[in-house]
Amino acid sequence: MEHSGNLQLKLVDGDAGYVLEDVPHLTDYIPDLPTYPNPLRSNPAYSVVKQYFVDVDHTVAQKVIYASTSKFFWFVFLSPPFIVVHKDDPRGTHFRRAGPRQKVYFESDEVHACIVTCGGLCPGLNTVIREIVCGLYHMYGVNKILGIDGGYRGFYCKNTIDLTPKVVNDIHKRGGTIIKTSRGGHDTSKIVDSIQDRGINQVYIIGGDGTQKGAAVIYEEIRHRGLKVAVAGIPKTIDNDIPVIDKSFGFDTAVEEAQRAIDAAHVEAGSIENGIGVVKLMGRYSGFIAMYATLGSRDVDCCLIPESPFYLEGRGGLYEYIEKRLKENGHMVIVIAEGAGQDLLSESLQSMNHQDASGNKLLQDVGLWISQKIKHHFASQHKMAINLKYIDPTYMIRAIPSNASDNVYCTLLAHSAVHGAMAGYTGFTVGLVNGRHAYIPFNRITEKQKNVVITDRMWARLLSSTNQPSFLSHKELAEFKKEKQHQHQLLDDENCKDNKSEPKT
Ligand SMILES: Nc1ncnc2c1ncn2[C@@H]1O[C@H](COP(=O)(O)OP(=O)(O)O)[C@@H](O)[C@H]1O
Ligand SMILES: O=P(O)(O)OC[C@H]1O[C@](O)(COP(=O)(O)O)[C@@H](O)[C@@H]1O
Ligand SMILES: [Mg+2]
Repeated sequence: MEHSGNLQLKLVDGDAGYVLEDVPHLTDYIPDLPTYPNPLRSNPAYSVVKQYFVDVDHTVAQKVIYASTSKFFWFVFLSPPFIVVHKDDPRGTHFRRAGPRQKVYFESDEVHACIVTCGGLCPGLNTVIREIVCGLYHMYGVNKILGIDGGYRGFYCKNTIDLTPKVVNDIHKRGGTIIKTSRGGHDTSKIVDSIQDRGINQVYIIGGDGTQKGAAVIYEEIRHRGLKVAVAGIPKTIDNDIPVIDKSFGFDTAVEEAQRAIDAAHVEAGSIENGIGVVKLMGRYSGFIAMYATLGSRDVDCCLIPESPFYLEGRGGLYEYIEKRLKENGHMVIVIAEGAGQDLLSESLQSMNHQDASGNKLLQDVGLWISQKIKHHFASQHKMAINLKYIDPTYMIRAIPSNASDNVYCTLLAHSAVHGAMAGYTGFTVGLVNGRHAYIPFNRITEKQKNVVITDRMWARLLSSTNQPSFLSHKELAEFKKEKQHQHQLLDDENCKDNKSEPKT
């Protein structure tokens, strides 16, 4: 086993291609820290669990290996624990397995934790907050937990909120975040000054790619100052565009809630002659919500996402398909992700290039734009009178509480973060990898973005369920596949592309 010298990347190489992309530990820069037995050892709820504590050498494989020999095939697919392997197993990239350790690096009454939420809303934020508080309190006896009010800037310009199990008791039933959120306002030194001045030694940071980039620089500054402070990230994105992890919390809830908008569009469209229902769903750069909501509904005739370019006019274009569908069926439903067709919009509208406080590009409203284009096309062509209704449920979807399965997922993420920080790990984010919870270095989840791959089976399923045109010629498809193969070789990552966004403050 060899450790890489790079501080950013803590790589451990094993035999035959095994690589552990490890996360930092407080002892990397503060040697000789005392350890304590994990209080869970004497917790009646957990003490009976066989193998409750995670072995220090357990890691989670990033990829399931597909093998062709039948013996190996059955071994892989019929024994799920295979995904959790020992460090001597020679199978590609691995992450440290999440969970409680026998030894912890904090005494219960020594811990002073804080929680912050940043970026846009997502169902499940309150559940994660609740479960960090309850996990710390009930599993580790911690009772000093602060909520940072209003995102990163709350560290240095707002009062804090005391969080106890009583305060957070029923917050999982509410949407939003009880400690509020914001965009922009990341000032690393002011944030770390505040952490130091308040005597905080565990920082739980819930947010998307921007937030996790912010968490990475906070960790670096804390390390630079030599502080015994664990920094743990919990990735949040309703768009499901964070790489490495199987799925982000709130995504299932969003897909489920999107059905209500699609149902309404279908009812409206189906109740009038040549009715068209257009629904805009979230997805700045990734069309996962639109794709899954379409597959879940079966009432959608066309799904447009950022990853799949489309065109309006001429043979094989959207207008032709709409006309065909209305003639066949009398009505239709179109789902469009907010980032779809932005190239067409900037061609026809003056490009605005505005940004939000975090530096994210503000997109123009593609739903409104496409609705107007369709209306105008059919009116000007005198082809047929259409009745189009446009629904934008974005904030209604984001603001709801998480559903039951997301609640369970949020709980496990929160508890993984708590176990990791108590065990002295820092500079990590938690996530489900191949169905197992793992600790992932920040850079792994911020450097790329997860996208729908339109040459994969899932998009093919969608095309076959809607029967919409692919909007691609055979030549373009072949080029897409070639490009995909090239990326695959370069990145060794199924459906990610480089995250080119610049640092934002
Ligand atoms: N590169 C970065 N470095 C430091 N902080 C960042 C960076 N990008 C974004 N942030 C901060 O993270 C927070 C949330 O970012 P934002 O992009 O709005 O949402 P999300 O985390 O959901 O992507 C903001 O306070 C923003 O200032
Ligand atoms: O109006 P707001 O609050 O800026 O949020 C809009 C954006 O938030 C999102 O829902 C999620 O964005 P983040 O993950 O960056 O917070 C996007 O899909 C959407 O474009
Ligand atoms: Mg973001």
